[in-house]
Amino acid sequence: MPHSIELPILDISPFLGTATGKESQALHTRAAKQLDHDLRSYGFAYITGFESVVKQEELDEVLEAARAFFARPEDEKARLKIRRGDGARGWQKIGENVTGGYADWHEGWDCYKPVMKEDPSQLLHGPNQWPEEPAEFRRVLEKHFAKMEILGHALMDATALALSITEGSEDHDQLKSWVPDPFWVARCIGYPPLPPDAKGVSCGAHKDYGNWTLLLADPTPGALQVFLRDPDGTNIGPDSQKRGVWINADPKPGCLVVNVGEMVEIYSAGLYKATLHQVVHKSPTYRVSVPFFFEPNYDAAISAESAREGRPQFKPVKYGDFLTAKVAKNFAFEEP
Ligand SMILES: O=C(O)CCC(=O)C(=O)O
Ligand SMILES: [Fe+2]
Repeated sequence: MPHSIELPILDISPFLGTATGKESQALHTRAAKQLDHDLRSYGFAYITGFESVVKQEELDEVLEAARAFFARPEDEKARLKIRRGDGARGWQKIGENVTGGYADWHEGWDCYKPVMKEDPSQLLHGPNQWPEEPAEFRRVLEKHFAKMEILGHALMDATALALSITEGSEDHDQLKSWVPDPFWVARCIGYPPLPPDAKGVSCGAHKDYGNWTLLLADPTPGALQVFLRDPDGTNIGPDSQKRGVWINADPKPGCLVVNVGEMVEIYSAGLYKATLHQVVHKSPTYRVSVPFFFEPNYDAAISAESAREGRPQFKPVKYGDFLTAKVAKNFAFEEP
């Protein structure tokens, strides 16, 4: 039974350049302090204050487009099936996505930042597979991804400030050098109700891979759950799943749910956790969500900021290699 603790709400408008001068400075500092606290305690938050970038009507339009796509006939969606080779872009029917060895009870359409030189024989380097129907799908989703990229950059600025990394320092340059050309990922996910006899859940417990995830979900409550290792935010041990509680991260009007991924966890050497989360959608509606994963450049070298270097469990990684290894494990391909 999920616990009644709620995720904190963070106003990100100070990082979107809408305030000026001293007022902006003070707001930045306040928001950064709050973020520092929230990321140490939860690794998750709601964000609000992004209307200058994206409006509620636009978010609603994205969810409608995703829902309309999933309502298309199965054989039409199957033409967009993720292909061997690229192994990542396109549609997966229910059960093809695997988390922790169990099939997830959802269907999904996955899209990645387009690459300059497409090579469908190489993992993650094929073309995105856009549906022809619904007709507005591509326009609505591409506009959304561009807006989420803006919010992703703002969250990176907020991360630097939360860690007290000053602009112009080597650490700041390092963090910024990860994201001039972020290899973002986006998914549209459709969740039918979880059958009572399912072995897995709607989306099994996992951590996200990259920098920041920005989650847009329809208003269905009681589906997304976040694992809080210690309800009062203290004494959080690395990867202890034994202590802690699952809390609901239900959608809130005017907010997006955001969380840090493993790259920010490495950068902060574990100060900010990539937190386990899962989806258990049992209510009778068809739930739709559209997470946008704001990731580093494909070839970014990720390591801990200088003050935290050398903690053994946070070894440097090449983001592309890290992602490739993760993606290769995700899919249960049918033999042709
Ligand atoms: O659908 C959701 O609410 C979350 C999905 C998720 O965690 C993911 O795709 O990584
Ligand atoms: Fe996730």
